[in-house]
Amino acid sequence: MVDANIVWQDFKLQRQDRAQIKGQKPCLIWFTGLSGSGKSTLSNALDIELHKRHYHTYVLDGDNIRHGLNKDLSFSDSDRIENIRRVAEASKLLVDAGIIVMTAFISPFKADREMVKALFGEGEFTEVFVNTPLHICEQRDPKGLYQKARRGDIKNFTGIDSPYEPPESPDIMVDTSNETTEESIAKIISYLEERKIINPLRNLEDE
Ligand SMILES: Nc1ncnc2c1ncn2[C@@H]1O[C@H](COP(=O)(O)OS(=O)(=O)O)[C@@H](OP(=O)(O)O)[C@H]1O
Ligand SMILES: Nc1ncnc2c1ncn2[C@@H]1O[C@H](COP(=O)(O)OP(=O)(O)O)[C@@H](O)[C@H]1O
Repeated sequence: MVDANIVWQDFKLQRQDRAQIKGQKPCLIWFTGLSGSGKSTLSNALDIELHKRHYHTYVLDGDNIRHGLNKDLSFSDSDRIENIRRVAEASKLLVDAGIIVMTAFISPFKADREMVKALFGEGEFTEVFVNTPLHICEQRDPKGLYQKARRGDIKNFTGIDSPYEPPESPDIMVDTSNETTEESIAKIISYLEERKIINPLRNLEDE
């Protein structure tokens, strides 16, 4: 609850002014999925693809944000909720600054993802469900965390002893167990182009 004595301060320059100077539609592309599903790999690849097209982008990644802004948070349900709330607010600031933002958080709870979406306007929020099955994520186990969770060395591990609520109607669904990174990125790029979030001619215009 915001204190009644705190009054919102309006600034003359608006989001549209900043977006116009960059020639882009600022927005948030939200990746959600299990640990090891491919969120970081895909957000990194999409970041590079958009950068090549001269878009100003930024990625917020779960592991990295938990080293700084959210280093006080654990993996209890209530701390995960607070994690996503802060990331949503940080994303909103970056989108307001004119940037195309990508986020890579497990974000296991449907209600939190809906809360994030509600902070953004039409066409400003795209949910990408990285729907790689648990057994594949566990097989990959890039950081050895599933093994630790199975041994009981890590508690509340998503997919093992902490829930993941899959999105019911994500804007885009990818499964990195049966498509390449390039195929997943092509799917996301086509979606963004079809909805005119990015301009298909932009990279050509600059050549
Ligand atoms: N208990 C537990 N459960 C899940 N994940 C764990 C846990 N402990 C550490 N890690 C590592 O933290 C990364 C997930 O952080 P997130 O901020 O994305 O999680 S959440 O959205 O708050 O659920 C996650 O990174 P990714 O593998 O990139 O998803 C893990 O490397
Ligand atoms: N098609 C693919 N797309 C993305 N990642 C893949 C793919 N195939 C295999 N991988 C591997 O799966 C792992 C995904 O890890 P990561 O991107 O860190 O996932 P997350 O951020 O969801 O934890 C990486 O080791 C990556 O190399």
